[in-house]
Amino acid sequence: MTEGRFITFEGGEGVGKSTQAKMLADALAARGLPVLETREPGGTSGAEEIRALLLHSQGEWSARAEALLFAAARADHVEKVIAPALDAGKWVVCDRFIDSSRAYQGGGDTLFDDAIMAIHQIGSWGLLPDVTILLTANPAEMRHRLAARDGDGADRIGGRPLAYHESVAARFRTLAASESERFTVIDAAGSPEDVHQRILQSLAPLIGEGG
Ligand SMILES: Nc1ncnc2c1ncn2[C@@H]1O[C@H](COP(=O)(O)OP(=O)(O)OP(=O)(O)O)[C@@H](O)[C@H]1O
Ligand SMILES: Cc1cn([C@H]2C[C@H](O)[C@@H](COP(=O)(O)O)O2)c(=O)[nH]c1=O
Repeated sequence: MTEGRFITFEGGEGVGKSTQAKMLADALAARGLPVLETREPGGTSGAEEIRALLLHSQGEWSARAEALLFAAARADHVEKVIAPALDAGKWVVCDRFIDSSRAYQGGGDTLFDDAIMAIHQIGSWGLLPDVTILLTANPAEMRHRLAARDGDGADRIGGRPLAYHESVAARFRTLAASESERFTVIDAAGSPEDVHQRILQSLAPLIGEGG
């Protein structure tokens, strides 16, 4: 059996995570690797139900309660989908994972990051990706992309003020700097193919293509 690999995409709204996750999954499959492409929140029927609640209901939760809901969705996803796929030797490509909880629900203070990681330990055995690709772009510029994609239909979290999304972007950068052995920071500017080539280049050692 081949050894499974876990690759996650992170970043703010509209930076191209879904586009790039699909392009990477296709590129890995084209190399004959067994690939599972999935997303968070979601990936199981139960987690998709929690996604609908979190993103499309009128509910209001404290940051901690919101973090627990995301963690519950993740626990189901990890136990039923991600861990079995890794055990079976698959390359799991996931659009968002634990670092989204740290960046979005995390208040930026160490204690709360510790709390999110403690919840993750209980819910998902503290599973961390082998590689996390952080796509970076200016949140204000991304609003134009999202307006073209979604019109006025932003979800409950995507529709938060620009200042919130700027602080999320800053938290992602802080996480990437402090865990640089796991994170690869990729500039999301340029065409989807340009960004894809940057990602493939950064993953060349993992894929076994030198680089
Ligand atoms: N490099 C790119 N240049 C221009 N447009 C892009 C690029 N990558 C993706 N897009 C377009 O921008 C929009 C957002 O892309 P995508 O859905 O992949 O982003 P995302 O980060 O997954 O978004 P979200 O945070 O909402 O999940 C889509 O309409 C997509 O077709
Ligand atoms: C996993 C996760 C996600 N979020 C937020 C980030 C986005 O606003 C939505 C997901 O929507 P997308 O179109 O699939 O990117 O949920 C979060 O706040 N915390 C998390 O852990």
